[in-house]
Amino acid sequence: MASSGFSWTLPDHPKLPKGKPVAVVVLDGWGEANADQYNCIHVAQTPVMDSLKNGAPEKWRLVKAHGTAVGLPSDDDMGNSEVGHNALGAGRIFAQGAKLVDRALASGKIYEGDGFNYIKESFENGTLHLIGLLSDGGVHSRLDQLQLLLKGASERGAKRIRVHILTDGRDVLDGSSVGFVETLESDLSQLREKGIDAQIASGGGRMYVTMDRYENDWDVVKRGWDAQVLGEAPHKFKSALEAVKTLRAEPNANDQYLPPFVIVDDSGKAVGPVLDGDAVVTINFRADRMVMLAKALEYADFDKFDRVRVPKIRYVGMLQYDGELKLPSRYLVSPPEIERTSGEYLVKNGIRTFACSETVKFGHVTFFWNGNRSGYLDETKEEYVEIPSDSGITFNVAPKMKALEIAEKARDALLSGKFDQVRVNLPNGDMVGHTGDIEATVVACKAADEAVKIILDAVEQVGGIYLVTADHGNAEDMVKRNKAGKPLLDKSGGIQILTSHTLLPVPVAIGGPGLHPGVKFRNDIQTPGLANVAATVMNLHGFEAPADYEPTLIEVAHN
Ligand SMILES: O=C(O)[C@@H](CO)OP(=O)(O)O
Ligand SMILES: [Mn+2]
Ligand SMILES: [Mn+2]
Repeated sequence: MASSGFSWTLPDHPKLPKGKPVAVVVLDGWGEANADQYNCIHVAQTPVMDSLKNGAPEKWRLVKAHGTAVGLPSDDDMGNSEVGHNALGAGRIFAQGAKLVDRALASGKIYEGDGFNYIKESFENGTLHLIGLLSDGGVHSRLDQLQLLLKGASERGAKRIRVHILTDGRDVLDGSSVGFVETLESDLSQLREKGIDAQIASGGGRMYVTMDRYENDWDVVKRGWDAQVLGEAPHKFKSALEAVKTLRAEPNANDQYLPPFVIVDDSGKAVGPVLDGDAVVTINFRADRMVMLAKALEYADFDKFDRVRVPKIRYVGMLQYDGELKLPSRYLVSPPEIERTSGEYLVKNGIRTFACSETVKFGHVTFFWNGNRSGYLDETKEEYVEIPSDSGITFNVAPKMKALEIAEKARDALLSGKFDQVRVNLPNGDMVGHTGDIEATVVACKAADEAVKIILDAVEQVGGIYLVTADHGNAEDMVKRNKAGKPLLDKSGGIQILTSHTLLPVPVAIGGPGLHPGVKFRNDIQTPGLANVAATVMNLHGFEAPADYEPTLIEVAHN
């Protein structure tokens, strides 16, 4: 890039000063919806967020957080943390994993790359294992991509295929696992008619089996390893359909938390453990909840749990999940190249940065923020603090989570005078929203609002600036609706609880004593999205954003 005159130096903003501490607060899963009883943010006491909205209309606005505005394939795609924080941090819209996989499948390029050629070497004598989330949620994976990959691999020589499913109920309705398993079973039976030995081999609910993140609870990954690789699980069934139906009949059963199971043959033997010479594909395109399994599958040195048996396999990820660790080393589709993030520019321009969340969201304000890159950008200028999350519980049991602790860390970081940017993620609206527990989600939203207050009070004390936003919606709408917006009922007449994210916009609010009095939101940007926030934050630090960043949301009136 040197030859094109590239420079990391950001130009000074013509009007905005440097040296004001900036607090960047991301409320996870906090969208804007009409006020009704299923809008937990509306039901909850949220005086601080209310005052930002009602107190200064020229400093509060909505931005898009879903669909093409964050690099997803279509505007029917709900937002999510990965694409949301990528956009917030990178300031540009990158075609994201879901879209890149769609393209590679549609063009057939996925079958021409090094990754596919590598696993193909196992097709003659080994089994092809596909492990991942089974739903059409489009947040971590998509059923149609799995279907295309099954078809494509079998047409290209895979003779024996085993699918290890993780049931969802988080990005899709609880109970929908049964239908997804039926669809997959029917696809696999069609492959069997063509002479391919294809079966579901194991399964479990995504939050209890395999899909932990940021090393919150390695037991989750171990449960998956035992079922998928070793072929061992407490529950054994003859078919996956029987498995999900039986396990769902247990009291309080829930797709997200189904226990691990393996499918066995007539003699009681697991039909699909992973053996030497096999190929394994983790089919999720999203990184955070696949990194831990990728480590277990790829690393020779590994001490997080006893793997018991480590088969010699050819392993590829749907994507490479961690650009810094180069993990996994082989993959089917190249990930988006999210470079020159705002974090990198700002540290290179002297901005000392503090980032904090609790474990379940820690990587959101570090790893995702920095373009799916783990570790520090510049250790001398940054401090990242992770507050341990509760593990082994569903967050409706403790809906306040660690919001207070996160806010206190942010407050202390601001008051210390050691940082120019203090960035946090407050997880409550999202993590509790995903449980589908409306009452608990109301408590969660109140707790997040109280945390915002602590941070804004500290901003006030140090004469700083705040920017409060969210990565996508969740807690603002907890019911599945028809096209006209009316709540849908289930067979027994109850409402259908929406555990997923939404397609709704999210707020951006700015303020604080350090904010130049002439600053207000522009109204010449028609449909801004999360990617417009990075340039805005750079301005608040007194810099102009790079020319290829999405435009800033603010302007400075003459006065
Ligand atoms: O929990 C997760 O993995 C997703 C939902 O699938 O939520 P978020 O994008 O907010 O992390
Ligand atoms: Mn999120
Ligand atoms: Mn979420």
